[in-house]
Amino acid sequence: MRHSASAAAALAIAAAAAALGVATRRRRAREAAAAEEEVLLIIIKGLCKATYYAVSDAQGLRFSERGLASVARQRGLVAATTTLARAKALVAWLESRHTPLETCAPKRARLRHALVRGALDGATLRAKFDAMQAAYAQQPLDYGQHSRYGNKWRISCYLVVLERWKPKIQPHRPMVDCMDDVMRACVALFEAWYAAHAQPAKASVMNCFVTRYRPHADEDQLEKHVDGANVDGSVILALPTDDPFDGGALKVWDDRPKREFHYPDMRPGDAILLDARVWHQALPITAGTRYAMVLFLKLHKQKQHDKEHSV
Ligand SMILES: O=C(O)CCC(=O)C(=O)O
Ligand SMILES: [Fe+2]
Repeated sequence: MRHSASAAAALAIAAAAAALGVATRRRRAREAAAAEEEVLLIIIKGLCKATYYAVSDAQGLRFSERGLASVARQRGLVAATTTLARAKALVAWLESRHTPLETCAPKRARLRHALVRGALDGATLRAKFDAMQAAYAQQPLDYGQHSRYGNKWRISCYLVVLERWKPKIQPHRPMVDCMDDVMRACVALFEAWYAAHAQPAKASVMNCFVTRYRPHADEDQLEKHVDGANVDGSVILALPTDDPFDGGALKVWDDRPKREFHYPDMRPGDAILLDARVWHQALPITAGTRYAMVLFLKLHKQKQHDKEHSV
């Protein structure tokens, strides 16, 4: 009797634990979906203001489910039935049509880059600025004279280094401590964009660094380049400065036929997302100091990633 009572109690505990496990998994899935929706809304805001107003709630911070459902219906995106699925379908639809003038005019080719305004909170980045500046150390690197950076690159400070550069660079611990959360937010942003723009994939960081441009020879710009044959995607995040700069626009070559896109007015928290091998350039600054965080990403397509991580 005592035995079966304790067995029943054990079963009840196991059932409660399992229910708790299911509840925790559900809560995590809901939180992950909410975080992804938040990023998708920011991307929609960058792609088309009119659509953003139609699909966001009164505060402009979340989707209005009714607004989103109605816009999705108008656009013929009827296969998607959840907020997240509708949001992804809408980003893909807008990307297939958007022009840099935000006119939402029909477009044939899908762009392979995106500017996401306010991707990260500018005020949070500004609050980190002093710590980031104190953490910054020049880590000179010889990439070889034929590389995009040449053999005189000495204006970056590294958070992640996978490539076997010589001399070997180690991540600079103070910069990692200060900016790791910003780097992770950039990864999440890229994954959300890529899922909407191409396919779901997990991204891992191959290299990540903060670059400080100053108006001197070899420190003021980065010439036209692609980020490397094995880089699947990149993020360039505009950071604050205490020394406002002139110049430093980002130029991207994209579309078919090729067009030049000019981004002269990036504010802290704005990000450019690049698909693999999209040509781009950081134009020279002529005064002040410009900081940017750059990530080179490896993508693990969802199926492959699930396989790798299943036990
Ligand atoms: O700093 C920038 O704006 C661009 C940087 C970049 O493209 C790179 O470091 O590969
Ligand atoms: Fe680059």
